[in-house]
Amino acid sequence: TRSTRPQRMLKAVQKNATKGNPESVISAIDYFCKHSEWAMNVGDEKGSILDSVVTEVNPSTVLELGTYCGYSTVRIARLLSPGTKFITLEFNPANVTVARQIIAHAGLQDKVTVVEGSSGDLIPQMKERFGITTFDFIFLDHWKDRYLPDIKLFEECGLLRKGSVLLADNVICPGAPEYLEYVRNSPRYESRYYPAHLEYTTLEDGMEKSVFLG
Ligand SMILES: O=C(NCCCOCn1ccc2cnccc21)c1cc(-c2ccc(F)cc2)cc(O)c1O
Ligand SMILES: [Mg+2]
Repeated sequence: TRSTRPQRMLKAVQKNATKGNPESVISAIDYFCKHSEWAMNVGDEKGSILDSVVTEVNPSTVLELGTYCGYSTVRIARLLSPGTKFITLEFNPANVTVARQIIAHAGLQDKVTVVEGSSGDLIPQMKERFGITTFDFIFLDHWKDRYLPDIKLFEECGLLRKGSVLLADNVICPGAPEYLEYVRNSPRYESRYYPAHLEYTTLEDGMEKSVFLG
């Protein structure tokens, strides 16, 4: 039967990227998406914004919602200090399989735990299952209509501390209007918008960085 796009992306990484070299994995995926098939990785332009925020925060605990094929997972993991706890959630088991292989090709498999499941189920389990008290950095890149309920879940579960940073992808395209309205109007967050473009296109998109004020 016909292969899937994530499987074809994995093949491109295995063919064109050097094992143990995260930069070459990132480049191979971006090349595949620009010249072969578009895919919903955060991409190089928004990826640079992600890099700069991760570097600035230098987090000890990280959560990514939306692994997909592991592109942003590799971008984040390559910047983390040794001993950082990094968890990434993916809903689609086929994507989990591909992502684990792409992360392994980059040599970053010991830096991150890929967990299959939905945010609504797994966020309340973070403390007991993964020994997390609070997250220093959270990257939201999953179902756009889950951004708002999940940030409220983080608050309810006591998973944010003064200074926790949330970075949300796609706040323009596909869009997360209710989430934007919440973080921009809540006195409990300091929010900033980073304009960019939808990965591998000229369409408008952007990322929202929100700092929890406690
Ligand atoms: O839809 C997108 N991402 C989400 C995937 C499913 O995520 C499901 N999922 C992953 C963990 C997880 C945990 N809990 C629940 C659901 C959970 C997404 C979509 C586009 C896009 C933009 C324009 C288009 F014309 C078409 C698509 C771009 C992006 O950058 C995206 O990130
Ligand atoms: Mg995205």
